[in-house]
Amino acid sequence: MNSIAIDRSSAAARPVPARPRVVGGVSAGETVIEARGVTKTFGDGSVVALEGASFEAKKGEFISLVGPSGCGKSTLLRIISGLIPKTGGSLSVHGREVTEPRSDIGMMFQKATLLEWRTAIENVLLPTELQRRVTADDKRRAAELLHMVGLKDFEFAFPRQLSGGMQQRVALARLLQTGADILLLDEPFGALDEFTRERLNVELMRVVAEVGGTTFFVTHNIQEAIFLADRVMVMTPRPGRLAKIVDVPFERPRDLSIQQSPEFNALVSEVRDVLGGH
Ligand SMILES: Nc1ncnc2c1ncn2[C@@H]1O[C@H](COP(=O)(O)OP(=O)(O)OP(=O)(O)O)[C@@H](O)[C@H]1O
Repeated sequence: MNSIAIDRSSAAARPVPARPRVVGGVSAGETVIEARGVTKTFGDGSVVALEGASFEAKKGEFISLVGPSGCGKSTLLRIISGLIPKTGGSLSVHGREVTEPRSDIGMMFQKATLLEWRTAIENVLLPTELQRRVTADDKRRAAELLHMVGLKDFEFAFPRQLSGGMQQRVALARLLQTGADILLLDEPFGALDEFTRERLNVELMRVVAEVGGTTFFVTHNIQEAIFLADRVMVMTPRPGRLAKIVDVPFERPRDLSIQQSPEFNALVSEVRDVLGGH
C-alpha cells in the first residue's frame, strides 16, 4: 500500500483557548447545523430511535458521535442528510430546515461500494458523471483528490487491486469530489484493522481540514472519537439520547501520541462515565 508517514514529531496534548479558531483556512464561527429537540420514532411510534437531540455545528468543526449499538447514531446522520424525515423538533442546515436530501451534504459508510469495473479515478468521477458531462477540470480535481488521500500512483487501479484501506481512501476522494462541505461519515473505517484505521484517522483529519469540511463521524470507539474531534456527542440507548457533549481542547491536526497524555485519558474517563451510567 502507498504508505503515508505519520508525523510523531509534533508536540502532544496542547490545550488551546476557546473557539473561534481557524481550521483549514476557514473561520469556524458560522453555525452550519442547528438541531433543536430532534426526535425520530419508527412504526406506530413505539420505537424511539432518537429523543430530543439538541446541538449546533460550526463551520469546519469535527464532531464525533459515540455510543453503543442502537443509540440512534446512524438515525441522526440520516436525518441531517435528509435521507429520512424526523418526527419531532427542528433541524436546519445553513438556516434552512432539512426536508429532502441536499447536495452540499455527503455521506460515507463502512463499505466503500466502489464499482468493480471502473478504475479508482473513474469511481471518483462517478457522482459528477451522474449529474453532468465530466470536464477536464473535474478530471484534474479527481486526480488531485486521489493524491490528497495518498493514492497518487493508483489512479488507474481497479478496486480488486486495492486493499480495504485504499478502497476507503477512494471512497473519501469520491465524497470530496461531490463538493459537499458537510461530511457525514458512518463508521467509515470500522471494517479495517486497527493499524490501518489509526493511519486513516490521521489522514482524515488532515484532509477534512484542507477542504474546510464540517464533519460528523460515527464510531463505537471512545479513543477514536476523542482523537478526531473538536467535540464528542455521547449517545445512550433506549431511547436514543444525546446524553452529553464533551469538548476536546486539543489543537488539530493531532499526533497519535496525544492518546498517551493524562488530559486525553481524563476525556476517555469522562465519556466512559456517561456511557457507564446508562
Ligand atoms: N427503519 C427502521 N425501522 C424500525 N426501527 C429502526 C429503523 N432504523 C433504526 N431503527 C431502530 O432505531 C434505533 C436506533 O438505530 P440506529 O441504527 O440509528 O442506531 P446506531 O446507534 O447507529 O446503531 P449501530 O451502532 O448498531 O449502527 C434502533 O433501536 C433500531 O433498531
